[in-house]
Amino acid sequence: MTRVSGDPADRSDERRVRRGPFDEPRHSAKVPVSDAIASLLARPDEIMLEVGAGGELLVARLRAVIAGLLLLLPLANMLGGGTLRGTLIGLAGAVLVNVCAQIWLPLARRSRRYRWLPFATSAFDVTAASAVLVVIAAHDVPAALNNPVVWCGYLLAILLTALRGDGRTTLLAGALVLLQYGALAAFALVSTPAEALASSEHGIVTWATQLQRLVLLAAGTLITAMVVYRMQRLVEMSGTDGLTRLPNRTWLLHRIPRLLRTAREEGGSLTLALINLDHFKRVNDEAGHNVGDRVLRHVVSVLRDGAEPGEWLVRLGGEEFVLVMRKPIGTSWERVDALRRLVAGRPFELDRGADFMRVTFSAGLAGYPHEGTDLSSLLSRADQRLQQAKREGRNRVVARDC
Ligand SMILES: Nc1nc2c(ncn2[C@@H]2O[C@H](COP(=O)(O)OP(=O)(O)OP(=O)(O)O)[C@@H](O)[C@H]2O)c(=O)[nH]1
Repeated sequence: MTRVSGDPADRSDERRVRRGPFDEPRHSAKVPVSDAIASLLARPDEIMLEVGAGGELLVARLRAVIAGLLLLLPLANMLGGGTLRGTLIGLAGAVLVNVCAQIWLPLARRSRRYRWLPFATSAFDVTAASAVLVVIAAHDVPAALNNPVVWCGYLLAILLTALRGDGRTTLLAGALVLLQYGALAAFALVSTPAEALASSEHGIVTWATQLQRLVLLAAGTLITAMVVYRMQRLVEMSGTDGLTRLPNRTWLLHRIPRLLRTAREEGGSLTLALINLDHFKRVNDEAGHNVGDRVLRHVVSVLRDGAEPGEWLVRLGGEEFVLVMRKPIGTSWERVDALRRLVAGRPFELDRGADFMRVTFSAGLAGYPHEGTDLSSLLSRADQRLQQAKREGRNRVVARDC
């Protein structure tokens, strides 16, 4: 790393932000509502999808347990003096819910494979509650519409979507609840004679009480959506480097298996470049740690400018980065070498109008699948080549063993 005289064309790029493949994640504590809505409607990031897949399995197990418990309800109805017809209808419903719960369970074990699964199961949970309500309403409208248990079933269906960590499933479940319950309540209120809307046991069904229930269900949806949003932000932070706002090692560990799997299934190429700044210790020693931090942000900013779609830059730690490219190793070498020239050609401005500091990096490349089939073997091969680049004088990219 050397200091060079000031070049007016080479202004510091630290603050330049470009929307592209190395984009900064949203991190601010103050987030506009439009951003929160956009985030809830977007596909969650890789780590969140993994968390959501675990959540889907948890929901499937919970559903199987709850469905098992539902089998006790017809029994309780019979012991409590209920009619045989009512008991049999309840039993048929409980068996149906159990069968469905058993179908969802094995699918949930491979939920990353079925992208539609969280939406289908969320819709199923809501619709199952509505089906129970319809069956009860066919005999006793107040027992259905003033029933706290089934109404809580709706709330539970909405709350369970939080475990999936995907705002889209929460909004879908909330919208379905409002539609299904709203339609059922409106239909019952319009088509049922006034005397059948009152019951000594369950009270009177009115437009006002039903509207209150709908408002509470909408509030439950909003609160759950906010929980999901906060969860997504926390997970995003855990996968992001605080200094450069780049994805970090945790992000890479979660993302790389999927990238490798896609490359294997589609027969595509994938190359991993291990990038290490040259003589970075000297920057810290000579100009201080704060300047070192600014240099790191400057390099990342330049790399962001040079980024292309299908490339992911990750800060592995210290002054070491990984660039993952969906390209064969030869093309990747050209890309990384172009980035090397870009970084070397844009010196870091120490102080406005003062000296410029030339920053360079060395890199070693490894290609999937010929030189490694997992992150660790690819990183180890790339590191051998990085060390070779350092030995050969730095400021170079090595893609072959000498
Ligand atoms: N300012 C700053 N320095 C860091 C950070 N992380 C690691 N470092 C420093 O990076 C330096 C890395 O030094 P070395 O591993 O000796 O490597 P180098 O000086 O770049 O030498 P070569 O890699 O052989 O070219 C150390 O001084 C670390 O303290 C950081 O987040 N900020």
